[in-house]
Amino acid sequence: MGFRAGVVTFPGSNCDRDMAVALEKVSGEPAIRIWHGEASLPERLDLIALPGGFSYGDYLRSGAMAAKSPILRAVIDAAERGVPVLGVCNGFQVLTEAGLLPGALMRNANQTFICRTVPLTVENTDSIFTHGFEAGETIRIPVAHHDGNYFADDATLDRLEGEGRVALRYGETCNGSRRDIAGVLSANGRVLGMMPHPERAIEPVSHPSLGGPDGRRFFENLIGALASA
Ligand SMILES: NC(=O)CC[C@H](N)C(=O)O
Repeated sequence: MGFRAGVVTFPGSNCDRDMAVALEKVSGEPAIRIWHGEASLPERLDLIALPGGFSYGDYLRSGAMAAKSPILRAVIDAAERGVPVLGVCNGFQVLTEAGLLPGALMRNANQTFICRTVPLTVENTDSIFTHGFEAGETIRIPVAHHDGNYFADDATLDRLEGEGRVALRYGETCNGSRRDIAGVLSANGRVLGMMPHPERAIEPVSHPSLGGPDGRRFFENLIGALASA
């Protein structure tokens, strides 16, 4: 049985197709598209991806309404059973709003939309998402968001760092995130929320906010870990 990834689309998602293309190019298997109004997930998913975009127009708070959508109940149940979940950008916001990851993504400190490729330090190399990178390695992945300013209180941040759950950190000043956190893992390491967009860096095009090889490496690592599990 081939690799089965599901990509959820909410009204206002705009990176769902890119996510599906990235998963398809790297895995060689079709991604399964899932509409937000569905109450259940397709069977036997190896990965659930919550893509970037502006779900429900970012009304109320980015990700807040998507976190209450019918499909999220099923995503939360699946995550609690250990099904891997990747949330990118708006998907990260949905994961925090849904309580699958701690903290919140607030308005960028400089009050502007930031759209550029940033250096990231890989902090954790033990997870299914990060195992193929070197600890402390710098990779380059694009960001594109206005609400990427990660906040959690000191006790939560200390716990996340102590448990190795800070997966990625910005390597330069970006959006005001506490401790420069760009990606956070769940306690079981099978849910990752990250603001940078690996699906925008799967081809070696040269553009300030698009392209590069490191997103492809990210998906190769992830799919490799899941396919061999
Ligand atoms: N690219 C995205 O997913 C953007 C997420 C969200 N709408 C924001 O701007 O913060």
